[in-house]
Amino acid sequence: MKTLRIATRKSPLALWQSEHVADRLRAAHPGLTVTLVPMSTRGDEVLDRSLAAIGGKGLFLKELELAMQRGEADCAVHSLKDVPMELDAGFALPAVLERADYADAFVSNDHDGIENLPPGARVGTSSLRRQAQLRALRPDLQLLDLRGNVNTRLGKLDAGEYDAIVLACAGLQRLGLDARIRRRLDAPHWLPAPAQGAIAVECREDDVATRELCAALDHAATRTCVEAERAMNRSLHGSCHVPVAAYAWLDGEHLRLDGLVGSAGDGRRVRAHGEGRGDAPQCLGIEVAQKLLEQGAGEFIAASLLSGAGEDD
Ligand SMILES: NCc1[nH]cc(CCC(=O)O)c1CC(=O)O
Repeated sequence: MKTLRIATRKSPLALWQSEHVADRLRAAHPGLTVTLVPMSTRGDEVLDRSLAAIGGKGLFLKELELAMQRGEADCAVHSLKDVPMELDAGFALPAVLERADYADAFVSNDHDGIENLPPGARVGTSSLRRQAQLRALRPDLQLLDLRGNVNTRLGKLDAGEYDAIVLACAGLQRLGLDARIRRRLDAPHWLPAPAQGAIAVECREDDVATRELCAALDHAATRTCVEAERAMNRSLHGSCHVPVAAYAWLDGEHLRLDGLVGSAGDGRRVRAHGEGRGDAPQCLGIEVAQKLLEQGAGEFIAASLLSGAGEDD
């Protein structure tokens, strides 16, 4: 193969991530031509309704997958945290790139941390996971929906619609907006979405040539960690519509995983931790999920699925 075509969404973050993968592929395979195929997805176009109402986050992937099936693109680049726990049949993730900053960011023009917000302050985030953790720390806050791409969200903050918002550090850093990070919300006190900060490449399962080219970008330690986080989320029936957080890290061969399930409504939450060998990340994920369920996580998951709220993690 002489040319590899990457299907990509058109948001600035998606384009940055696709350009980054393209550069890495060119470096790994001298002589390979890599091009981008920018596409609109229904998830990007429908901004006025909740994602859950129109079919969930999978919508961002669907159009890119159809392009691969039609032979218009060879692979697609995603933020792994936006990729459904069960990949669509016939597709594979041949590369998970080395994780960037996994943490969430507290962003505000007037305040430098959650604890310093005035009583009843307005905080924007549509993520149930972020809402649940905010509620737990500050039951008095007014939590308001906030959708759109990173620049749109910052624009609404700057326009005064919120006193603060929460975004992923990785997205801000990729767009050169590091200066907007007032505080990193760090583990173990605040947990990110499963696989936050990791970029994945998707292609057709039967496209061996593309799989081999992309595999050069795979980062084994990151894959181990995100497999534990995603296995935990999967066995909790997690999607982006439930308030589930997870962070795994490797210490040599030793894998550790922190998990959290919360209630966006009242800030109740359960936490669990597990440790195991790095060669069995999925077992560790399932074990931590089990511990969370034993502490009553099922109630929070059922409640959030019934409410149909939440999105955008
Ligand atoms: N939900 C949108 C999304 N998907 C991935 C990122 C950030 C980049 C990453 O986590 O790799 C973001 C923005 C955000 O949550 O602030």
